[in-house]
Amino acid sequence: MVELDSGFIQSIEHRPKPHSIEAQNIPLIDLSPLNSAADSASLSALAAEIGGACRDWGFFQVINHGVPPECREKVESASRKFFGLPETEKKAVCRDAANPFGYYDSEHTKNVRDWKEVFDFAVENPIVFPVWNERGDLELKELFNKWPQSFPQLREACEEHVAEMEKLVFKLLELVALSLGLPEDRFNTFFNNQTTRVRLNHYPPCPAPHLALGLGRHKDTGVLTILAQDDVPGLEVKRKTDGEWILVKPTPGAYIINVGDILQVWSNDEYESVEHRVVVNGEKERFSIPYFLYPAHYTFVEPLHELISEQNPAKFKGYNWGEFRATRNRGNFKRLDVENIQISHFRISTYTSDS
Ligand SMILES: O=C(O)CCC(=O)C(=O)O
Ligand SMILES: [Fe+2]
Repeated sequence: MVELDSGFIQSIEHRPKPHSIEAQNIPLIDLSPLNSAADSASLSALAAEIGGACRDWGFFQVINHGVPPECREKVESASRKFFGLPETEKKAVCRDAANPFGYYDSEHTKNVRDWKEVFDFAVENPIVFPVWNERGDLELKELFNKWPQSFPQLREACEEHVAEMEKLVFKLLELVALSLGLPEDRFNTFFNNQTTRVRLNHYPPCPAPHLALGLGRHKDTGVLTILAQDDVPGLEVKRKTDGEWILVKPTPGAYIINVGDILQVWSNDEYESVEHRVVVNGEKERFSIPYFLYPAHYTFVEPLHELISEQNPAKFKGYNWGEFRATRNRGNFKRLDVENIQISHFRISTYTSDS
């Protein structure tokens, strides 16, 4: 990535604004009640706070989350070292059409190339997942992670990171379940044979930050995402109230949590998966590490039956998670002439009296 070729250039309406608006009010939630023997009143209050953040923003940050700072430093430093390796060593673990895991530097979001390089791995190894074969059909395959031989510390740091993220994400999921009036373990069975994935992102300094994006506008496809961003601002969230792009200012030690498409469908639109993107800058590189909580490939994603009624009918038809994600991967991998698959394609259209 030495010069800005035309594949990176965003159409005018999607280019970053010269001055980003900083969010003053993305909720910052203190999870310390989870680390002590909390009474049920403080857990309910915490669940209500998380529910409010999911409803109003689809995004929030957590502090006092119980993840040891050394663990975060270790994975962040391993990620920096990995992206600093010679091109040939990174390319040796390159992603390809048959396996979406490993290193990749030409991802497209909404058919425009992102100014970034990434390394992806799954938390279970191998995972079973559908992949497009040469005949154009989906075929179930075992997919293995690709770790760089020359840098074994990357795998070690990533595995320790995953163990911590897993503890945090299931605590959050219990609170989300409570906030929707469901039993705290309501979601647990979806994660036998989970296909959860972690990504290391590196956004190098960009020669034309006003024309390109580190990551184009998108919604996360999974259940919840936990993001570790470094101290260089870049993440922007589309504010629900007015559609403005708001910069999420880094809070030292915090993790950013966001609602994914699956949680939007499960909650029947109670919580919404919100668009976000990453702006780049001319001087500083930026690193981030999202953990995407995904269920088993065979999960049929549909509104939870407890949350639908005659007054509140299902707003989505169900879809198969593995097929949905495999279809999205195909669009990320190369430039296509069609729009990427979205949950809106599964929305049940309703007719109002004046339509
Ligand atoms: O780098 C970031 O801050 C956000 C990354 C992100 O949204 C993603 O990888 O889906
Ligand atoms: Fe994202």
